[in-house]
Amino acid sequence: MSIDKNTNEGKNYRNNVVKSTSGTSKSRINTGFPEDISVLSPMMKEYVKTKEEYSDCILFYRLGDFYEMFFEDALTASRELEITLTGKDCGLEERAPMCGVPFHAAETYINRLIEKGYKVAICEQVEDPKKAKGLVKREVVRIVTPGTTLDTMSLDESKNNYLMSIVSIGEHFGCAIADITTGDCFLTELDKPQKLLDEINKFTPAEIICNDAFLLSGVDVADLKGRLGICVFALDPWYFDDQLCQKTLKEHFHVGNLEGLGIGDYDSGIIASGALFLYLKETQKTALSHMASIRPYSAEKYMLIDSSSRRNLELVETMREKQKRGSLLWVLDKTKTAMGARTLRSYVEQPLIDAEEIEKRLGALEELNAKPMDRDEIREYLNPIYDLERLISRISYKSANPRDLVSFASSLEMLPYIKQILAEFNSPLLTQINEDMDPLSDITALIRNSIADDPPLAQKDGGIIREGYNEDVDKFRRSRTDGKKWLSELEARERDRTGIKSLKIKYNRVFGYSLEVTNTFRDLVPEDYIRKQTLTNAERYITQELKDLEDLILGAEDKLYALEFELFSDIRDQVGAEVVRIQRTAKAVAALDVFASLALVAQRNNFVRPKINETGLIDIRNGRHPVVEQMIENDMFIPNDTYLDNHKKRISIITGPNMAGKSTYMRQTALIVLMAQIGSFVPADSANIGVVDRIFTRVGASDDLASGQSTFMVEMTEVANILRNATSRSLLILDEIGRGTSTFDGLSIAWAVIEHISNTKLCGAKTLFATHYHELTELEGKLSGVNNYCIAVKEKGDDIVFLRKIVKGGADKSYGIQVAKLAGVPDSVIQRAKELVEELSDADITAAVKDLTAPKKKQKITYDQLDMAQMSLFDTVQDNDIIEEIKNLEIGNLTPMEALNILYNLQNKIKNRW
Ligand SMILES: Nc1ncnc2c1ncn2[C@@H]1O[C@H](COP(=O)(O)OP(=O)(O)OP(=O)(O)O)[C@@H](O)[C@H]1O
Repeated sequence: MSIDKNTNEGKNYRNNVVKSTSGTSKSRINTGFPEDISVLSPMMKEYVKTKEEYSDCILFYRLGDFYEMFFEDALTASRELEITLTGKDCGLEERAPMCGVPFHAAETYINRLIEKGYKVAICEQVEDPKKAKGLVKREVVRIVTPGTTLDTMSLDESKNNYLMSIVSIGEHFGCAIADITTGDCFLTELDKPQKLLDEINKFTPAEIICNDAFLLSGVDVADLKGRLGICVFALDPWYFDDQLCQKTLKEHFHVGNLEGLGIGDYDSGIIASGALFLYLKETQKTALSHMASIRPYSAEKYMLIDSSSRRNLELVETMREKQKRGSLLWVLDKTKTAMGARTLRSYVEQPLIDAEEIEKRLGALEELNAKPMDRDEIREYLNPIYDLERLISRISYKSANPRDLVSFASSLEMLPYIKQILAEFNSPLLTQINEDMDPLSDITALIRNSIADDPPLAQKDGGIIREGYNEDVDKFRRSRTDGKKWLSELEARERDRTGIKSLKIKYNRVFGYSLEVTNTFRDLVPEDYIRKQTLTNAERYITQELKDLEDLILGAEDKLYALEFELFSDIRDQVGAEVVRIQRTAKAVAALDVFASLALVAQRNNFVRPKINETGLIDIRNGRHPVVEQMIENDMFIPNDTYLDNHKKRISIITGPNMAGKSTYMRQTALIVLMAQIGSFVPADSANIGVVDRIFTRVGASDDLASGQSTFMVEMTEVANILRNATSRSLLILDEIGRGTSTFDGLSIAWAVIEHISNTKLCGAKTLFATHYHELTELEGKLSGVNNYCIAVKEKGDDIVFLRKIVKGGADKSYGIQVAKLAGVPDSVIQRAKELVEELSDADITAAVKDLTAPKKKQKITYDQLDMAQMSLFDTVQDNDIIEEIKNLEIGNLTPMEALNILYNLQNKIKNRW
């Protein structure tokens, strides 16, 4: 299903709620309904009415042990799910198309449909109070969409399943994000499409609901679907009505005003949140009591990592295989609980920028590693703890079964032990965790006293309630067991009376209890036996006495099961009422799990606690790549130093042959900085890390053929984004900028980029720049802050040996042909390449380099052109501050490259103001 179709259907979503339903006959045609529904059977009439109300959903219509789909839905479902299509006689001459899925397997089928972008409305049988007892009607009990699925089988427990609501108002975006499986909910506001995109990339929601304006805001919606698999539904405008949104939030959170929730200042954020809750109420049809709080969230509190850098650094999954193994998270995640895994993932995706907060996390790790026995004991107690967050959500949804409650209690029973150990810890975060961790002993006691130790899975099968909890339950149970005794007494008596040795009392769901007589003894059957059922080898009978006994026994059983279910529901509601305490405790457990995991990983891998500074110094001694070192056997990873500061060592130009380890080295630096800001120890002998506000990377070729962009276009788009957004507090990792085009253009672009970055007025970010353009080493000494490094190799005859060690100075050769030889390129080709390299003079390149650094007056034409560019910029601009900047630009005093850079930046600035 395409985005357009989704969004168009989304617009009509539940249009009957607010709009007039003038489209009734249209929707009949759309869904393949007959024009005249009066000819339909009563059940089909009921179906058609429901379908009209939920016209944008596939309707799963409960009939007995199946969910059935009809008409257009049946055609879609049979096509998408590859299930058999049959026909249903519904009072028409023609049969209506129909298909169905078994009730017990429905979750899987629903999930497959929503993965493809459909919404599914689940229509269940419910008792109709207006009709006679036992008669049912059907109603839609829930709508399932990608962001609202509760399917435990398909959801990744180590990842949040977010629903994101976006409202685009003028230049601004209001944004609310919720995970209904955990109750997590927060809101924010953003002022640029790029910032919004960064947040979408960070949280990768399963579903976005939005207003129409968002679709026109410049965000590439098709790309969100194609690249990130996000379903986007545009909702009717009424969802975003300011007053309605405020009212919805006040009602949901039971507050008189929104200031009380701490979100009063967020105008568009409130609208996005209001729309989100309206949507949830429409689809979930439950009180959502587990969504007990909403918090403001500020992207500025975290390190900004754009989407391509997230991919390049392989933070939570690898670039190619899209799997966790091989990512940073894979190294760091030794958590014991699902909550801990989700929290760690969010830490990795959102490194901190507040030095004090980072130190607090590092302090917690340090203390845990100072007491390794306690740390490991804590991890033992964490091990059996279930996903409390998702359990409490299921309790609120009333979908938790008796076994879930027992698991819940056994999880809570671990808490006092953990608290006891934590009481001995002093670091601020661990103390805080201990305070937040409520042992919840009252809830454990409630569950343990009421629910049996090993209750059945099905809630209506009895055996849920513990002996001694409720007098009536015990009484019904006794009469049931006594009843069994009465039955066997009756059986023995009848055997004696009739002389039928094989006589047995049997039970069957339809016919109840009966006396079974095999055909051999049929002649001995007495007159007072009434025949009930004929089997192949036997007959079944009933007597008045057996009938009376059956009424007594089955009556007790029915009453017992009903009472047990009632009591269980009540206990589940009592647990659900404690949602706030439980969620706070779950958060504390998750954080503790993360710290214990990070501490253990640090100890096992010889990581060290980094020093954190705010002066901008990055000084890493013997740093290692956290992931590559795991992949290389026998501790063969060669460590390297990194030194960057805000003064003379801002930009490192790194040369060296292919395969030498340039990319590994640069990524390792970025990852060490990032790990430190997560609050993790780092793979190095020592590290002093100046907090960075953003990490940008441009690494390797990441073709984006799907979006129709060439490799070079993707590269330049990323470079443009980096240059526009990097600050003097950022860290840039630039790998072979310009290699995707001709040598001249590539070298010139790389050169200009370094000039731009080294200019502290324009950028000034700390940068690692790997390149095969040896000409760039000319820049050392000419541009402030630029230093050359290379990765050492040793020549051994015709071959090279990689030393993997970074040393001061530039490499003089590229050794491309030697690396090609190593890779197994045929000897004849290697030989020919050697000849060619000798023949090809690199004079052109050298001349070009000379041109770029040549005295300015020799380039008169260029200066004329630059003057014209300055004038034309001046003519287009309206902002006074930019006018001043253009006026003050003394082009004659700059190199052409510098002048071009400044004009380019001014042009961008003007564009951004538009
Ligand atoms: N410090 C190191 N110690 C041990 N092995 C290393 C080290 N650095 C890199 N390697 C190994 O060398 C391989 C090549 O490294 P890398 O991709 O970083 O080289 P490169 O110089 O960027 O190459 P190219 O210029 O072709 O992109 C890595 O896959 C890794 O296995």
